[in-house]
Parts: sequence; structure tokens; C-alpha cells
Amino acid sequence: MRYLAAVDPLAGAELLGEPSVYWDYPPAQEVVAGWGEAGALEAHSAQEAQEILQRLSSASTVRWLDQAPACLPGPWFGGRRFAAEATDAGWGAFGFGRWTLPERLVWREGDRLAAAVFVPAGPGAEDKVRSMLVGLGSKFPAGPLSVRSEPQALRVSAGRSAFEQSVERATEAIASGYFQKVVLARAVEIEGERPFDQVEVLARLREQNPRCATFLFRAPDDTAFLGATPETLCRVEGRELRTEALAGTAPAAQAMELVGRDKERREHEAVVRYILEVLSPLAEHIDADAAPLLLTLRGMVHLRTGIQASLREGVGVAELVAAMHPTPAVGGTPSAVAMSFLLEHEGLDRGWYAAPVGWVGPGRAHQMVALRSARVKGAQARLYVGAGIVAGSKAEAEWRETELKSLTMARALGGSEG
Ligand SMILES: C=C(O[C@@H]1C=C(C(=O)O)C=C[C@H]1O)C(=O)O
Repeated sequence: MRYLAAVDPLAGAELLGEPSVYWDYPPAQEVVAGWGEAGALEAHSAQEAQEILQRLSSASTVRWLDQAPACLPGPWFGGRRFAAEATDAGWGAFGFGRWTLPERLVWREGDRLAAAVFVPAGPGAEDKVRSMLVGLGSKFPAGPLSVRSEPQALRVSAGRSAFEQSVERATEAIASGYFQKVVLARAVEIEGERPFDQVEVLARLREQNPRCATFLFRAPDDTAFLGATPETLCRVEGRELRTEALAGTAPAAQAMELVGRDKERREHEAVVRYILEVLSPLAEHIDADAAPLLLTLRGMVHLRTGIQASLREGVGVAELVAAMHPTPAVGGTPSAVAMSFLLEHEGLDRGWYAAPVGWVGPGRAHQMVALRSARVKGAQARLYVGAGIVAGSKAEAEWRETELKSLTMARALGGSEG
């Protein structure tokens, strides 16, 4: 690795083109961009995904020529599907799960940027790494990325009546006692006047959503999955775990009422209870906030309960993801019944939406729940949004909530500041 005289990993796009991965989470000062692919691991099932996470988090998969960096976010980046059943060919290249080791990686370390280059081991590898690193250092743009393009008009299509019908079906099933909560999602098809400039979309997402993780993962067919999500599934540092329950939503103007609303409190409590329950066999000690606080985002607020734990020996990101996903913030309660309801009635292949995405390295990992996100190829974007349904949910209000959530991506895709 070497340090760069530069300030913004994303500015590397001016030299290297669209990145293959991007991850920017200001609350933990994780900012990293990657180009190319020195290695990739693909999972075909939840079991294989777990094995890959286990392997990437237990021992170093790379050999550093000099000192290993202390707080690199990565070096592996990827995600997995929400559920196994795949019906949308647009997700095909992402596989069930996929993790990549970029060829070039640039990240923030304190107030500096660091860079690393990875190549497959073999004769001449060391020389290649050193010369690529020198090349990267001498050409990497020094300033921040400048956003240039004009806002563009978007053509948007979404199926309101189908969504509202599913909400009604869900509230009936809840009233009949089949389950207590289910999170219903829908897709919004968006077409731009010209191909989306993914780098600019990322730049706007990070600027407009400083409390979220702005992310991008690129599949081998060049389809990108990107977004700005507020929800951490698990952040692991050795034996220390940080997680959260994030559920219950209101427009920003109704922030003060949200804490007292019964329906939103029930939606939220379902998530807190579930997380505490699944963590209990995995942790020596768990600490949860006594009551939810407001998490304020652009235009909306959520109820958030912060949860920390000391993990038992041998428990890492792989065991956590296997136990926690899907939480009732994106699935439902009881989980298995809600998941089969989704399979039957949601009529949507969520792909990587609402599933764990993030980075992983030896003993450290950060997995977030991929919300407020879209699959983008050329001028086409397929955006995903959902809302928690409990007893008392009204179809129209849930529709409005998903509309509100869709603005995070729509604003960034259209280039508007609003
Ligand atoms: C499902 C989404 O968000 C989730 C559902 C929420 C809710 O129902 O209140 C709030 C935050 C997220 O846990 C989404 O953004 O698509």
C-alpha cells in the first residue's frame, strides 16, 4: 500500500472509469472505492454464502508486501440475495452471492487516502504490484470529484393497485392470526433520457445522505446495484458487535409524533425482540437502548434502537448474518411464515435488495441491509422500496411511505437537489 496526495476515492473515476465497488459510510469513516477485479468468490446458496464469509473473515486472503493496513474497510466487497427463489433474469449476473477483491483499492485512513493493488500470486506479481501502485499514485486526481451533469427527466412506472392489494391481503392474513408483521416491497421502473452516470449518482447519494452507507457493487455483466441505506445489519470488530433495529417511518414533518404512534411502535418492537432473541445464543453480553430514538434522514425519520454485544468466541460475521437475516425490518414475524407469504403474494424478485451487503476482512466486517437502492444498467433503473405491515396498516398510507422512500434513489438518479 501507499499513501496518495488526494482527498476523494471517488475522484479516481476520472482516471479509472466507473468503479467496480464503492462504499461510503461517514458515521464510521469508512470510505473506499475499488476498480477491476483481482479475485471473485461466488455463492449459489445461503450455505455457500456463509462459508465464504467465514473464510474471508477468519484469515487473511491476501499477502501484504509491506505492513498490512490497520483499518482497511475490506478488502472483499459483496452481497447476496434476499431469498433463494430467483425469477428476474436482470439479477442473473449477481448470482446468489458474490464477493470481489478489487484490483485497485483506494480508501480513507484518517485525513489521508491510502491505495493498494492486488494481483494473483505468481512470478513477477511483486514487481507488477509495485509498478501499478506507482502509476496509481502519480496519476490519481488530487481534488474532489466534481459533479457536472444537468438534472435529467425520468420516466417512472409503478404498480399502485397491485401493491395496495398485497397490503390488503397482508392485513387480512394478520387479522386472521397467520402472522404479526410482514414487510411488503415493490419495484419502480425508471428510465432516464440518457444512460445514468453512476459516478455522479454516487456523488449525489453520498452528499444527500450523510447518515447512510452509499454503496455500489458491479456484476460481471456491468449491471450495477447501488443505493444509500441507513440500516446496519452488523458491524464486527473482533468480538465487538454493533447492530440496530430500524423500523417505523414518518415524513420529516411528523417526526415528533412518530415516537408515540402505536402502529409504528409495534412494527419497531417486532425487530428489537427478534434481534435480541437471535443474538442471545451468539453473545456473552448484549446492551440495547432502553427506548427507540429518532434517526433523521433527508425528508423522513425512522425509529432506531441501537444494540451492542460482545460476541462469544468463534462467532463472526458469517454466523451473525446467518442468524439475523432477514430481520423483521425487511421480512416479518414469525420469520418463516412471513417469508412464505412474501414468496406467494409479493410478486417480486428482490434480488440483492433488502439483503446483507458490505465488506469483510480478517476479524472485521460491516454488513448493511441494502435499502433505498436500485439495479442500474444504461438508462434503465429498477428501484426497490418496502414498508412494514402490521394490524391497523392502511394500504394508501403504506403506498405513500414507499413513495417517500423511493425519493432517496429517484433524487439521485434524476440529479435534482430537492
Ligand atoms: C423496507 C424498507 O425499509 C425498512 C422498513 C421500515 C418501515 O417499515 O418503517 C423502515 C426502515 C427499514 O427497516 C425500504 O426502505 O425499502
